[in-house]
Amino acid sequence: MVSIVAQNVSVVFPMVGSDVRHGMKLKKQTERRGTQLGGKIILEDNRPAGILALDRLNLVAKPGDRIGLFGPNGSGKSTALRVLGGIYPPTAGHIEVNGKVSAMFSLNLGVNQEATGLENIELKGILHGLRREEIRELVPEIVDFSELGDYIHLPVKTYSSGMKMRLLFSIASAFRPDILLLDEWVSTGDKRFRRKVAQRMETILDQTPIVIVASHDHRRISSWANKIIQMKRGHAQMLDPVAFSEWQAWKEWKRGKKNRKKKKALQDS
Ligand SMILES: Nc1ncnc2c1ncn2[C@@H]1O[C@H](COP(=O)(O)OP(=O)(O)OP(=O)(O)O)[C@@H](O)[C@H]1O
Repeated sequence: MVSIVAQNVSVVFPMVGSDVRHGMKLKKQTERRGTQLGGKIILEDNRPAGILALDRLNLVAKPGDRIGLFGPNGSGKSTALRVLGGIYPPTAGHIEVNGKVSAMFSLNLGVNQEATGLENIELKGILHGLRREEIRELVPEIVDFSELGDYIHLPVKTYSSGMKMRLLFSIASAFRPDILLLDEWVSTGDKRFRRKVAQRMETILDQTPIVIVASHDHRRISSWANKIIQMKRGHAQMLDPVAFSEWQAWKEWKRGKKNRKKKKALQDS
């Protein structure tokens, strides 16, 4: 059965060389401002030695799970996705993955700028663990979806950034994974292409057994996810989706109330 199980998974980014010098300044600022952003800074002999980006993540994902990772900047969402996708090794803990994983972010990874669009399709396919015949079968669909026409035969370095994203999205979305990891909802290209992307993403989100999305968009997370993980300073907490929606609605109402009060005070003055 398709699944991901993470047990006490932590990720520490060590600070070395000049990082440590800059880290000293950062620590002083952090203390002064009392900010709660980012993973905990690990100190050794009062010197910053690393950042605890992910702190003992426990997760069990099964088919049908739609998991939303939510939290402020630096809370560990991207790190969690990258460690689950095998991009970062865990510093501690254990991850067991059953199924083909597609991390639909860092799409530039593994792209050869000198190679043509077609050659990059093959390169990416190999990186995804597909056989050459499987890749060849997907080529027409990828080329057609990208609408790159004759540019598919030119080196990728000649593409505009939008053209490159068209190619990379067309490739990434053609490989049908068992487990899909997304860092924010994908949207790329010009207006017409964005509509195509949205339609394709809807199908993929429907058909993929396990999907994990990190996002700041609490409304979308509320309406889509059946499991919600709130990240805070590297620490993950499972939230009840109904309680999450109510909490977000209350926060919005409070923000609205504050704004209305400000507006009234301005009108009265
Ligand atoms: N390559 C890196 N080297 C050192 N520290 C890193 C690195 N990547 C992330 N961090 C640190 O790890 C912590 C978690 O970062 P991460 O990118 O996972 O957060 P995030 O929740 O995805 O943030 P955002 O919403 O801003 O994208 C932060 O404190 C960040 O400073």
